[in-house]
Amino acid sequence: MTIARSNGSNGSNCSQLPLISDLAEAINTRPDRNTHNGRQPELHPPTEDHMDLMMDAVKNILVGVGEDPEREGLLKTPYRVAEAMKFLTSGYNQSLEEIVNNAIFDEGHNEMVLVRDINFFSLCEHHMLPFMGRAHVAYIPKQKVVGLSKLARIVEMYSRRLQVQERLTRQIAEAVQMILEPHGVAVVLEAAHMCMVMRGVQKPGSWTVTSAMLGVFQDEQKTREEFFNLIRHQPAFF
Ligand SMILES: Nc1nc2c(ncn2[C@@H]2O[C@H](COP(=O)(O)OP(=O)(O)OP(=O)(O)O)[C@@H](O)[C@H]2O)c(=O)[nH]1
Ligand SMILES: [Zn+2]
Repeated sequence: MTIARSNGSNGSNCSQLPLISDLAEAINTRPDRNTHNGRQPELHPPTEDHMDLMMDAVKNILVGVGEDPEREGLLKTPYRVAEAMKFLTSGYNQSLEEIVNNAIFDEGHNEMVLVRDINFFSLCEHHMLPFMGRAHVAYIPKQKVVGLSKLARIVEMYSRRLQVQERLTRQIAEAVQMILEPHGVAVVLEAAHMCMVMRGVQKPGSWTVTSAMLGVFQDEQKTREEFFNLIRHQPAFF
């Protein structure tokens, strides 16, 4: 059993994983991805044209809320917001292959590996308002393990997109399944949605919990319970 808490450190780059590009391609082109007609969206950094479009949109919003986009305090706001949106959706410009970077090790380890309390920030696709919380990602290896930071990077890549929490949870689980082909994968996300807190139904303090269980975590209640026990309690040393 291995348990780690997220610290965002860099994983080293060791053994090669044959076919990882094929696997990444497969996950990136899954028909259930949030794409038009199941096709992969264009993955490229926003161009200057995109920046202009976003800045114009922000200016229009400022006018729409009754503000004067020409007043001094707001002059740079369209640029700042466009830059912020680029960052908050930067996961569209990453691929699984790039972030895993072949950091897959043949350790012969077959016990559960869990990285818990990976914080994440995402944007709900309905209101483009933040939802944030923490992710717990576990798998039971079939010999191969992945650099621990890569689990956090996978959470990061999929959360920096427009999302719904259920899809984000499933995409993380399927990515781990795809790169390692382990005995099973378990992912739990606990999040607060600003669209439910700051507006709409206005319920501060509400949390949404979603899970995705693959392989033995789905098939074996005992394995599932072990995972839930491990994420339930705060470790004594924190
Ligand atoms: N299932 C799911 N729903 C979400 C998520 N993020 C936001 N929503 C919901 O998306 C729904 C959109 O509902 P609509 O009735 O179309 O929009 P709305 O009038 O703004 O809804 P209210 O938020 O109830 O005011 C709301 O119920 C949100 O709570 C998510 O990650 N998963
Ligand atoms: Zn929302």
